[in-house]
Amino acid sequence: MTKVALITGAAQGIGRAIAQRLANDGFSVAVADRNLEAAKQTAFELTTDGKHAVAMYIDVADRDSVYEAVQKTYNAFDGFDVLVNNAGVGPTTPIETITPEQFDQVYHINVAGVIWGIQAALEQFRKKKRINKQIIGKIINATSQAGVVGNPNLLLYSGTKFAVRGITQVAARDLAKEGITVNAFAPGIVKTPMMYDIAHRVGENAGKDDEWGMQTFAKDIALERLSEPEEVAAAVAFLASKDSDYITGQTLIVDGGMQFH
Ligand SMILES: NC(=O)C1=CN([C@@H]2O[C@H](COP(=O)(O)OP(=O)(O)OC[C@H]3O[C@@H](n4cnc5c(N)ncnc54)[C@H](O)[C@@H]3O)[C@@H](O)[C@H]2O)C=CC1
Ligand SMILES: CC(=O)C(C)=O
Repeated sequence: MTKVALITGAAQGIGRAIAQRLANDGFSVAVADRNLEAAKQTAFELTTDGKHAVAMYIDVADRDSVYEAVQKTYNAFDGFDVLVNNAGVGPTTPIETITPEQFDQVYHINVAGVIWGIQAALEQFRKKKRINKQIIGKIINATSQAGVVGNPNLLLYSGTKFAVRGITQVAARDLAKEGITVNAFAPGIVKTPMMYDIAHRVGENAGKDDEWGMQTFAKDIALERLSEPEEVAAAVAFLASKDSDYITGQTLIVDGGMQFH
């Protein structure tokens, strides 16, 4: 039977590449984003290409919205197998500038959004019949190389991405006995709107241009180049596939050799 995956933050960047890759691998995909118009465009391109895709609104910071999107995905494709908790925000936050409002916003999206996703997916997975020790569901969370080693200027963001790795390990331990794997992927410096935005802000503070900002982040990459979103999507496709059935609680670092753990 065709497998079903929901990808959050799939209107652009890494999420969009994941939706495209999983659709190419034969999944029916729900392209979920708070930017519904852009999500519709991604889904439209996939369906025009003969793939199974639907677009839907989601705000991952809102628990009800996450449950609704997961249920909608099940209703659309009559199944639910993989959740990719990809949506995230990445503000630069010099320590003295952080406000309670900004803390709430970033933690609600990057951390609470992952927890609501795990809860909502679990509700669907538990409806499935499990034979022997078969894997019946997979949850894949977006962390970052900045969630492996603290990055300058990214106090709030790095903190949330460390939290995602912790949540991934705990959920993996708690849910293994039910046949659910929970893993994370940790991209490096990927050419997406988020990364260009961060590079712009870093460059601006230093009186330099966006390209200088990107290269500043890129200088510690062993493979000496920035990442394409498709390279991250390839790792997520592995974590979503049967080939990774015996892997849980892990963070797959896809950063061209920035952090070695
Ligand atoms: N671009 C990079 O270099 C890296 C990105 N990452 C992580 O990968 C994930 C994807 O990042 P990018 O594609 O670069 O970001 P992006 O900013 O280009 O795209 C993020 C998408 O998430 C959506 N989104 C944001 N908040 C949302 C919410 N509350 N509910 C639903 N959708 C929401 C946005 O509308 C957007 O479509 C993020 O979790 C990010 O932290 C991790 C390491 C590096
Ligand atoms: C945005 C991000 O995750 C970085 C710089 O690693």
